Amino acid sequence: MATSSAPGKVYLFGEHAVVYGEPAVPCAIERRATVTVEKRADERLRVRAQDLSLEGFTVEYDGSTAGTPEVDVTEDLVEAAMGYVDEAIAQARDAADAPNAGFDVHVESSIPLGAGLGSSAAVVVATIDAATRALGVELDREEIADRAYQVEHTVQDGQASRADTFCSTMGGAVLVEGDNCERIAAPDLPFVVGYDGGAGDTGALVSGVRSLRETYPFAADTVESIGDLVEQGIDALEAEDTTELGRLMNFNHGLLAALGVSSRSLDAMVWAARDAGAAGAKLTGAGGGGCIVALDETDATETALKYSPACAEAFRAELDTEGVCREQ
Ligand SMILES: Nc1ncnc2c1ncn2[C@@H]1O[C@H](COP(=O)(O)OP(=O)(O)OP(=O)(O)O)[C@@H](O)[C@H]1O
Ligand SMILES: C[C@@](O)(CCO)CC(=O)[O-]
Ligand SMILES: [Mg+2]
Repeated sequence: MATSSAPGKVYLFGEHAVVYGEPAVPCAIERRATVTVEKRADERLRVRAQDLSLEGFTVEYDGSTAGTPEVDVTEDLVEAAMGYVDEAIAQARDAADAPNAGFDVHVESSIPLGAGLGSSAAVVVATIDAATRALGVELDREEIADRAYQVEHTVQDGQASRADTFCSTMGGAVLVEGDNCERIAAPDLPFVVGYDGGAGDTGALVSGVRSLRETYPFAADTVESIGDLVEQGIDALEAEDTTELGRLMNFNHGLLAALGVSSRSLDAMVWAARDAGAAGAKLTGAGGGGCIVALDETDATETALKYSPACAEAFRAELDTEGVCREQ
């Protein structure tokens, strides 16, 4: 049996534009998915995922009947929910050269789903690490990150960057530009997250930006402008200049809104944070609904968000510096 955990993330800068090769800076946060994997004597895969919004369920099936899990919700829902775990297990079987290995998988997570905090990447990274170790193989972090990216790329129909999976594997602040990913030095930033209780459809939002970019020159320019702003953000990060970082986050949110990926509740939370004195605030991740991230050393933003009707949950998020962890 092996247990691994991996963190979620916020984007300080650069989501969406990163899909077109512009630089982005995701930062791992101390909210984790923890996955326990036990090898089975047979070839079946049994997944217990208690924190899914489908009220938690258990699926059990073998590879040959993957389309017919034994559950009482519709197949579509299960497939959508289980795609990441399924593909992560396929990567682990491949890495350990054990194509028929069966597993009991138990997923626990404190990262809200589909909300821009990288829950899918955290689950995938932790599952690959735990499942390979359950088969007696220890992968290095580069391989975990690469295999986790392959999973997101497959499940999201080719629409994924390496950002979430690399960041979840390595921890810390990360600079992603195309296929190049590296950890960068960052001060301990005072992140505050506001969550509207909803979710966005990452695939649909990425497709929306893609078609906007192909149809309207302003949208292509906006994507490039996000890239320029990220370059300035990297300088501000090096200078540990929180005021400038906040200003650039505000610009980044405006540009994301121009690309159509904000929402009424995301905008309302961003303004609640700014009004409370945050250095800056922006949506994080794919948008459409889910989370914003703000910078504030004081408690004012968290308190203001908690009183904002648009916000279901607000919390302080510490920068995670560990990345994937072997718990057992
Ligand atoms: N606790 C969990 N148990 C099992 N699967 C999970 C869990 N958390 C997330 N997932 C998988 O990840 C999917 C959500 O991933 P999605 O990429 O849409 O959002 P996200 O990763 O939370 O946000 P973003 O990619 O915008 O940062 C879920 O539908 C499910 O398949
Ligand atoms: C919208 C996007 O840039 C971030 C989602 O967390 C998509 C991706 O990078 O895969
Ligand atoms: Mg995701």
